Amino acid sequence: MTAATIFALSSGSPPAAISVIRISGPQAHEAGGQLAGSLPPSRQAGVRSLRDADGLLLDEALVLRFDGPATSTGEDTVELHCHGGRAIVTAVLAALAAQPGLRQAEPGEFTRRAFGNGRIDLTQAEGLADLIEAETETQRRAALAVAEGGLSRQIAIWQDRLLQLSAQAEAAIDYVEEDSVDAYPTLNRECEALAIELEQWLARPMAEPLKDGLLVVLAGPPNAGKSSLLNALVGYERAIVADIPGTTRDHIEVGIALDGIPIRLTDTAGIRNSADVLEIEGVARANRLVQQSDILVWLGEPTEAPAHDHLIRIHARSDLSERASSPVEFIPVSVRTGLGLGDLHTAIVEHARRLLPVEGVLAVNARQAARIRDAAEALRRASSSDDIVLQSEDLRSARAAFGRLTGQAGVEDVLDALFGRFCLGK
Ligand SMILES: Nc1nc2c(ncn2[C@@H]2O[C@H](COP(=O)(O)OP(=O)(O)OP(=O)(O)O)[C@@H](O)[C@H]2O)c(=O)[nH]1
Ligand SMILES: [K+]
Ligand SMILES: [Mg+2]
Repeated sequence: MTAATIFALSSGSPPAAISVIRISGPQAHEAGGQLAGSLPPSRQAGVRSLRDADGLLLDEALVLRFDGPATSTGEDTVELHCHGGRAIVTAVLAALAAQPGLRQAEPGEFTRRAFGNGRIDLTQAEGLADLIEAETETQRRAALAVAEGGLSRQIAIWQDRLLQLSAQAEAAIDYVEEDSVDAYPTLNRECEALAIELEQWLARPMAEPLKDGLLVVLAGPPNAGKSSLLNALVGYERAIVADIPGTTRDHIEVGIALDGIPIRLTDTAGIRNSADVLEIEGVARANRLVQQSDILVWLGEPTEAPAHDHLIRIHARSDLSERASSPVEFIPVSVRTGLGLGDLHTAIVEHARRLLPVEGVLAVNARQAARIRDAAEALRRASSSDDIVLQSEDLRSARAAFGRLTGQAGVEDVLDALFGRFCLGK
């Protein structure tokens, strides 16, 4: 494969203090040299005047050269750290485009080359995509752990164990005779042990709720103070508040971070029987959101709260009325006095922590989980079989599942979807 040499603005859109333009591919050094006159030694920076083909000065830039294959893409690369003006960036990109054999990179193409050249595996590429999209501190830490190869290393350990089991099975086939079925009595047990370990990983909270945010729904009867509470939690007047029951019709979702945890905080229509068509639809939506919610904050009668695994009952507008003691626990809250807002915050965070991956523990995403499940199922079959030929076939399937997990095999379909998530220049 002779790849085209690609280039793109890899930093944010100008104007900015500095703009970084990357060039990667077989002609990267030649192209960078044409622009800069000469390139500094590998992995060193040098100040150069960038000129177009007519010798016109474009910018004074800091130029870095990297020699493949030990680069981020696995190819020769050059980085141009220019002044971040719009016209400068446009002119430098145009001068690169004018060079034969060079073209603008597609979104994610640098990372795709890193994957194609074996610099990173598929899980690391997924981690990178998550890292770039990360908006909260917990998202950043979780994505970084995967991007820097945390999951890859764990998979390598599993692959190694699997390979040994496969080798045992293959060896047993060579010696198999009618009466020596139990030649490798430990094989079944070891297959089961690995299956159990994979199943334990699958039982842990997944990566998605951390990426997408937990759905926290405020629900209860009309005028309970749901919209006021949403506004208090997000810190501005997002929802309309009025002393008229039935004010909120459609639901309102606001993305916030509580202690670094991404939350989709959602206000809903007050739940009651109504003859109004619009209100009926609003209440139906509210009921659906109650069902879908990861955490339900209930503002109605504590004893009348819908059944929910992660339920927080509050007595809103607590400055107006005392609630008689209740057989179930609730938090008195008033947006007027601020009472209980801190306790509510704490309660939401406590529930969220139970729903999210444990800090510092690697979490797998749905795609990765599906492949790990394939491997675990194949290992389960192998563990309960006494036919060494079938066992070795199952172990081969498990290995294939791991191959798809890391992107070593059979993943063309997921590549386009994944690399399409990257921005231009990554
Ligand atoms: N005193 C006091 N009044 C509050 C408090 N919270 C809300 N209110 C008032 O209660 C009324 C209803 O508040 P909303 O936030 O609109 O209630 P809601 O549950 O969203 O109402 P619907 O959308 O109609 O279901 C408004 O007049 C608010 O100003 C509070 O903590 N203390
Ligand atoms: K209201
Ligand atoms: Mg409302």
